[in-house]
Order: sequence, then structure tokens, then C-alpha cells
Amino acid sequence: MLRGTPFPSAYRAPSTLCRRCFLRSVAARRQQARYVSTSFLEKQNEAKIKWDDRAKLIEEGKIPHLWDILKERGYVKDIAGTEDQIRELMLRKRIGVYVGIDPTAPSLHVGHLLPLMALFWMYIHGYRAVSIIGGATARIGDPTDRLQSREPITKSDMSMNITKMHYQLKRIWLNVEEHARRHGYEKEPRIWGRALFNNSQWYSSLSFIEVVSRLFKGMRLGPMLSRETVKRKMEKGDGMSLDEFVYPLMQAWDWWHMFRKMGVRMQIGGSDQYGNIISGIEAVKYLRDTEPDPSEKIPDDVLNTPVGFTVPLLTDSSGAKFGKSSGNAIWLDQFMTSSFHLYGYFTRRPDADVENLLKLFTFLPLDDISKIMELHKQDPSTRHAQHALAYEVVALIHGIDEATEVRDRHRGLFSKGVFHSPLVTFPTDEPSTANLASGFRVDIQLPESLILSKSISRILYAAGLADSVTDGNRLTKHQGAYIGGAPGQPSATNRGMDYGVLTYTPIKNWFPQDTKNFLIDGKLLILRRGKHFIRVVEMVSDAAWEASGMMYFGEPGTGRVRMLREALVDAGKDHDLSLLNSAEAREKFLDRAEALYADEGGPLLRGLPSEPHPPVAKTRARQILDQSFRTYALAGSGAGATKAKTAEIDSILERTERHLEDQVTRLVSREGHLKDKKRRRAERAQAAPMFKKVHV
Ligand SMILES: Nc1ncnc2c1ncn2[C@@H]1O[C@H](COP(=O)(O)OP(=O)(O)OP(=O)(O)O)[C@@H](O)[C@H]1O
Ligand SMILES: N[C@@H](Cc1ccc(O)cc1)C(=O)O
Repeated sequence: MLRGTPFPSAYRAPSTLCRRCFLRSVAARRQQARYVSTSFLEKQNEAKIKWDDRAKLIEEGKIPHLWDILKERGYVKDIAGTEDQIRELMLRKRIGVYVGIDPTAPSLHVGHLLPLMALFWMYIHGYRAVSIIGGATARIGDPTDRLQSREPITKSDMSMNITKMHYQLKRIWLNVEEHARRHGYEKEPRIWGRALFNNSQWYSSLSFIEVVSRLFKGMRLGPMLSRETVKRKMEKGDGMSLDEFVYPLMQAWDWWHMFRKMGVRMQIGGSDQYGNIISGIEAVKYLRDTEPDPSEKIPDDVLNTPVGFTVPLLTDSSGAKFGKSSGNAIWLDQFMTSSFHLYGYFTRRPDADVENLLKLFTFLPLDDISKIMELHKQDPSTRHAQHALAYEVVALIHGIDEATEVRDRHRGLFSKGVFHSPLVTFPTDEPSTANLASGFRVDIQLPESLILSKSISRILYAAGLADSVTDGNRLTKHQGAYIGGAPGQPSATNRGMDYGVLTYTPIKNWFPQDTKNFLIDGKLLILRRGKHFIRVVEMVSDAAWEASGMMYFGEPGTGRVRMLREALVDAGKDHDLSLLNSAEAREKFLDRAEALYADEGGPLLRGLPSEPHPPVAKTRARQILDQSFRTYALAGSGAGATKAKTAEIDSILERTERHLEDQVTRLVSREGHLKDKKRRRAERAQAAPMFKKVHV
């Protein structure tokens, strides 16, 4: 092992350094000095040799330069910096590259996917890819291309948006790896590196005076005032507030933070971000060149030059940018735009656009795209290329299984563009607006009487995060579940999550009245089991809960049991018990019971956690109902014994009902655990040590 040396002999206050800066840099050094294993250094060295070898192959023309691939696929619209700088930088150094997204909506949309795709390409070619959720910047809101200022976002909406986007991005990142593998890009441990941050992480510990003295000091008002966005908003819009005016500088500070700490040299954005990227480059260069601490100084050379580029904007048929503000977004959240709609959206792209979209939205090699286009041209009415595109995008966002299922559903419904089923309406170009009316979709609603006065274990069970109340107790005992709140503070006095951040604290078996301390804006709870199994719970009044007709796991005296019994009794009434063994009666019974319980919107499954479980639970519920029918029929079929057997039937029913409830609950939770476990393993396997700053 090598020992970090916190105070090397040469480490003396240089005459140019003021006392404050000197002390600060000594403190920083002390914190950063750590033990580093030689094997880690060897591996880093190995990675560098590999990178240099790759550069040689590129220079000899044996493998393509990624920059050329990006250009060829259509990702490059405007360049910030020069093309030569970018080429050289990408060739010589495994630079960090980032895309930022403000959490001003509860989901990513298809437009976001474009800069992200460019980022994914860089990732699978070995660059360190960073995605940023702008928890801090969203509090201001990017004024670019707007005439009216944004409405402030409430704390609960913000927490919800950050949570949703965070887990959406995590899931997409995992899908990226799977996709890349399908298209021949095998993950290289220690070479592929990625990270996901919320910029509140650094803003919450940043002092105002530091930004003013380090950054604002060097920015000239003239060029900032002459920016198109500023002029337009001041002349034609509702004027510009100071926070909006400095927004690009906040974005620039993000870059500067990552530039120093993580080697991020490049920023990618949609073409509306060009101005912000240019401002960022100026600011980062200024901050780099005026660094007062010599030990932190970064030289002004090609390897330390900030650069960027923008991707073209994805627009709708009228030419308007797809986005939240334009109100035309195709969302990546299943509940806001179903995977069926998402698939449908891509299958309806015009023939003239589809080849470009295949290049932009998929990892398919260009040769494969040419083959797809050839096939498509033989009979464009089959929309072969559009289906390939839709399949790839849905698989990237929702996974291969979902994509295959949706493709099959589309195949079943449409053939050569002809719509078969009268039951389903043809999806239009309009995005699905379900759940948008309320502004966002929570995972689950639960009543006040549960949240405010029942144990947290019961709440975990009701939210579908525990198999039972006992399991909830076990989780809280072993700190296996978390709640959004201020970390490290006791539950009785926890002040909750700060605005714009996502922080958790382990759930303990606290008094029921403590749970209210974790409510965001008095109505939202964020619960998590393990690393990824998450529930956003909205607390509703008991009256609203009653009116909704919904049920939750463990709700006293509810109806899932009661209603199943009614359905079974109903089925019995409709069909003479002597008929119950007939196939016809069985089908009728199942249809009734299923309509009543197993519909996605039906009362049984409405109480269950959200996707991807309902379809699984639905199938399982049908199987269980099927079994219960058979048991019922068997019990009722004794010749002439119909009435006499009522008591026995009742007891069988009760048992089946309990069984049904248990099975579905268990199934849902187990699904979650398995996924959780798999994800954790995948994450561990790809821990990216290159993000750790190490001084030796
Ligand atoms: N339709 C689009 N085409 C290409 N890039 C897009 C599109 N929409 C957003 N982006 C890019 O995604 C990144 C994050 O965008 P942002 O958070 O501003 O979303 P938005 O939907 O544009 O929001 P808003 O409409 O509220 O400004 C930016 O780089 C932005 O340029
Ligand atoms: N300003 C970007 C989002 C963003 C936020 C922070 C960043 O560091 C970068 C980008 C947008 O609104 O599209």
C-alpha cells in the first residue's frame, strides 16, 4: 500500500497565496489524502495504455473516431469550441461528458432522449458519462427561449419530479448496457464509467460569496445583456429577474464543479442550450485561469479545454420543439404515455424521417439500418423500419420484454395498417394525457387515517413495499427501508427533505405520530425498500379515499375479500350450481370475477403497487380465480347437495380469498425484491472508481 502524503516538503505557502487560500488548500489536501492500493493504480495505468493504443488505431484509420460516428448519425448540430479541439480531446483523453436536465416535470420525454443518446454513445465508447438532475437549477428555471417566467414549483412536486426522474434515469442506464451488448458493445469494467448527480449536492454547501467573488467578478454584463434570450424576454416578454439572468452562470458552475472534480470537459444539450453551453465554456475557462490555489491549478492546454455540442431539436409535425413547455411531450413514464402509445408514436413517423430517427434513437449499426431500409422500401406499407425503430426505443426505455409484448399487441391489432379490434381506439398523435390533469402521477394514494395514526410497518405494507405488517416490522428493525427526509436526524424532530434534493433516512419503528414529519408539503411521502424499489405516496383525506373506492393492503374490513365472495356468490346465482362444472359456466364465472377484480383499473388491482406488477398480478389473479372456481364447483357438485353444502363452500371461499390475497401480495413484493437484487448486483459490478479523486 502507498501512503498519501498530506504534507509534502514542497507544500509551503507560496508567496502568491493568501493565508485563507493556503489554509483552505491544506485542509482540502488533508481530506483528499487517502490510502490507495497499488493494484488500483496498476489498473488505472492499464486503462491508460489501452486508451493510448486505441488512439493509435484511430490515427491509423483502423477504427473510426467516435466524433465521426456521432456526426454520421446526425447527433451534431452546433459545435461549441472547435472541431479540432473536440477531436483531439476525445482522442487523447477519456474525458468526462455531461447532459443536464431540470426536474420541472415528473418524467423525461422523448426530446430528452436525443442529448442522452449522444451521451450513451460516449459511454459505450469508454468516456465517463454524467447525467445531472438540476434540483438546484430547477428552482430558478431556465429562461432560454421563453417570454414568460416559469411558475414556481412546490416542494412536493419538486421532490416527486426528482424522485421520478432519478429512478427513470437509473433504469434507462441499465437498459443502455443491455442494449449496447445486443449491438456488440460489451461492457469493459473500469473503462465504462457513469454517474448520476443532483446539482443540489454541491449547491447546498456552496457559499454565495464564493460564487460572487470567483465567478460573477469575471463575467461582463455587456455580452450577457446582448444574449438573444435576455433581449427577447426584456423587450417582448414579462421582463427578466436577476435569478433568471444568472441562470446560465449556475449551469456554468455545475460544469466548473465537474470540470475540476470529475474531469468533465464536454457538455451536450439540445440546440436551445447552445447559448448556455457557450456561456459555460467562457465561465469555466475564466475560473480555470483564475484559480488562486496553485495546488488546484489546471493548465490551459488542449486536454483541459471545455467544449460542447448540441443535438438537433426533435419537433412535432408543426415544427414546435417537443417538450414540457410546449405541452406536446411524449413521456417516457408508462403512466403518462403508455408503452403502447410510445410504440405507436414511433410507428407513425413518416417514411422520410425514419432512417434518421433510426440513426438517432437506436444503437443499431449503420449497416443494419441500411438493410432495414432496403427491406422497408420493398413494401413501405408494412412500416418495417418504423416497427424496428419503435421496438428499439421501447426496449431502451421499458426493457426488451415490454417491447416484445407491445410489438405483439400492435401486430395483433394492426396488420398492414388496418385496425382490427373495435374495442381499442386507434392511438392518435396526441400523447396520452391520462394522469396529466393532476400535474403528476403518484405511485399510490393512501388515506390520512393510515398515514397519521398507524405504524410505519403497516404503511410499508399498504404501499406494497412489505409482504405483510410482520415483514414491515422486520424491515424497520433491520433498517432495510428508507424514507425521504433529512438524514441523521431523529424521527421525532426530523425536519424533512430540503427543497430540491432527494435524501433518505432509514425507517425505524417510530411512534405513528412521527411519520407526519416526513410529509413533503403535508401530503407526499417517499418510501424506498432496498436500493431501487420505490413508492411515492400521496396522502389523501379519508373522505377522498372513501369516495375513490380504492383499497390498500391490510385495510381493515375491506372489501377485496368481501367483494370476491360477492362475485363468487353472484356467479353461483347466475348459474345453477349443477351447471357449474360446465365449461360455459366456468368461462362466465371467470369473466365476471375478472372484470370485477383483475382489471388493471378494477378494485382489486387498483390497490396494488404500480407497474410493472399489475400485468403479472393480473395473470396470477386469473389463475387463482380459476383454481377457486374449480374448488367451488367441486364442492357444489355433489348430486342434490347444493344447499347442504353452503357452509362448506363458504369456508372454501374464505380460504381461497385469503390465499388469493396472500399470493398476489407475495408475488408483487417478490418481483420487486428480485429486480432489486439484480439491479444491486449489476450496480456493484460496474462501480466506477475513476470518479474518485485520489492524491498519492
Ligand atoms: N425536443 C427536444 N429535442 C432535443 N433536445 C431536447 C428536446 N427537449 C429537451 N431537450 C434537451 O434536453 C435537455 C433538458 O431539457 P429541459 O430540462 O429544458 O426540458 P424541456 O422539455 O426542454 O423543458 P422546458 O420545455 O420546460 O424548457 C436540454 O439539453 C434540452 O435542450
Ligand atoms: N438548462 C438545462 C438543464 C441543465 C441544468 C443544469 C446543467 O448543469 C445543465 C443543463 C435545460 O433547461 O434544458
